[in-house]
Amino acid sequence: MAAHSARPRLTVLSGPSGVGKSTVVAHMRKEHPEVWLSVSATTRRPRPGERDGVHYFFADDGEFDKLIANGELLEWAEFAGNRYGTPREAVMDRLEAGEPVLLEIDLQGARQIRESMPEAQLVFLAPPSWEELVRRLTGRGTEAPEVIERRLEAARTELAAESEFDTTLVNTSVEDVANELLALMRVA
Ligand SMILES: Nc1ncnc2c1ncn2[C@@H]1O[C@H](COP(=O)(O)OP(=O)(O)OP(=O)(O)O)[C@@H](O)[C@H]1O
Ligand SMILES: Nc1nc2c(ncn2[C@@H]2O[C@H](COP(=O)(O)O)[C@@H](O)[C@H]2O)c(=O)[nH]1
Repeated sequence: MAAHSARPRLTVLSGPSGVGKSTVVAHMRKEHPEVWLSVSATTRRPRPGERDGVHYFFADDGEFDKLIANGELLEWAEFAGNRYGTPREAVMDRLEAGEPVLLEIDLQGARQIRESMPEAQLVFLAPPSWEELVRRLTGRGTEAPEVIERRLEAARTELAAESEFDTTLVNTSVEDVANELLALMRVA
């Protein structure tokens, strides 16, 4: 991790599906739009309201294969039946400009970033309880029951890997966690 006094250049936010990563990041960026969040590529179908190039770059399998083959992804992973990856160039451009960069990615991606960019700061977002995680994921209403099952199965693995991260934040209050994340990124 970066030295304590320096601003971490790259921050990775991970945690089980439904814990509230996107909610926390959206809250944080409302107050601090200068925080740059990488837009991932994915083979997942858009949810209602999701826009290409804003929430994700939506790709079919062939397009995603090409991104991998051309080395255009900094990391990528298969998660609950879909592939997700971080476009390399945009992240590198921001880092070269000295701007803080935030990635919101799964455990497999966080592990790849740990390998390739050991100076990155890895933050784990944890739920207040397993029951609350299930409630949030189910209550979001965006996934079919079998997809929720796959995501909860992945969540058990992700929760067991918490100790691999530099810091854990428990998402009880969105506002508190957003402020804690800003402080970790040394933006606020
Ligand atoms: N602190 C909180 N208290 C109560 N509900 C919350 C809190 N944070 C997020 N939620 C709710 O939990 C649900 C899941 O949140 P969100 O979509 O942000 O999770 P996520 O971690 O980004 O999920 P995924 O990894 O699947 O994209 C949403 O309905 C959101 O409104
Ligand atoms: N390894 C990566 N994981 C990513 C990336 N972008 C998002 N994600 C993670 O996927 C799951 C599911 O996301 P959802 O939008 O379908 O709910 C979640 O944990 C995301 O953080 C990425 O580029 N690489």
